[in-house]
Amino acid sequence: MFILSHTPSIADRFLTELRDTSLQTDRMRFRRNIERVGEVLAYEISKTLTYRHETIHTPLGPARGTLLDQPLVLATILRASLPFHQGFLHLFDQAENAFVGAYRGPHAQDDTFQVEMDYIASPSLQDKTLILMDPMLATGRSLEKVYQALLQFGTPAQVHVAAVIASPEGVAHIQDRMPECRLWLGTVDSHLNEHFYIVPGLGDAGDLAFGPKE
Ligand SMILES: O=P(O)(O)OC[C@H]1O[C@H](OP(=O)(O)OP(=O)(O)O)[C@H](O)[C@@H]1O
Ligand SMILES: O=c1cc[nH]c(=O)[nH]1
Ligand SMILES: [Mg+2]
Repeated sequence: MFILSHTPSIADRFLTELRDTSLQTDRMRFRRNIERVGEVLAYEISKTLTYRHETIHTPLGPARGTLLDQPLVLATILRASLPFHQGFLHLFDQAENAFVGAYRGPHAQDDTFQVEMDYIASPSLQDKTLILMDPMLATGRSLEKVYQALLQFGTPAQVHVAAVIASPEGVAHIQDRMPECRLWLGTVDSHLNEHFYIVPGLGDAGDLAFGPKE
């Protein structure tokens, strides 16, 4: 498991701004900071991928070029993950993409919730490297449900799961239910509250990025 905040860097400022209520009213800044954490995590993941060398030609002669040698699929969970996805696309600009519409439904009386899923579009995942992302890893149920649904498109060779803020409960859930996945996190917070929100977290990432939904 990789945790970005374990090494002090400028990315800590992005995380700080994301949490700060005095800055959260600026939706553009909120989305851009999610995107920036995506860019940094994409770079960290890129260090683990496979590259091939090819001779290319500069105006002054041949040079050794280095190219990504792994087919990538970036998979994202609507809505909150759209800016995170964009950050990954800035680095992995030739990747294929999958989108899944999923959201946490209303709380039942026993205070559980169902993850509703109503849209899925994906290329084949067979033997590819799947990077599944969602900025908030709270209970982990959304990511697990989406991952299980994506497997109908084939068995990936490698799976990376990325999140901006995770809870310890969410991390444990993914490690238990999706042990083949490697986790890439901005940071891990204290706990989940009674509504399954991450504390201190940042609030509702989808609403902060795009406004409230009915
Ligand atoms: O780990 P979990 O407990 O499943 O919670 C995390 C999910 O909750 C948020 O989405 P939400 O349901 O708020 O939808 P939204 O993106 O439309 O706001 C978030 O983006 C994750 O998808
Ligand atoms: O803390 C949380 C949990 C789920 N979804 C969010 O946007 N925030
Ligand atoms: Mg939301």
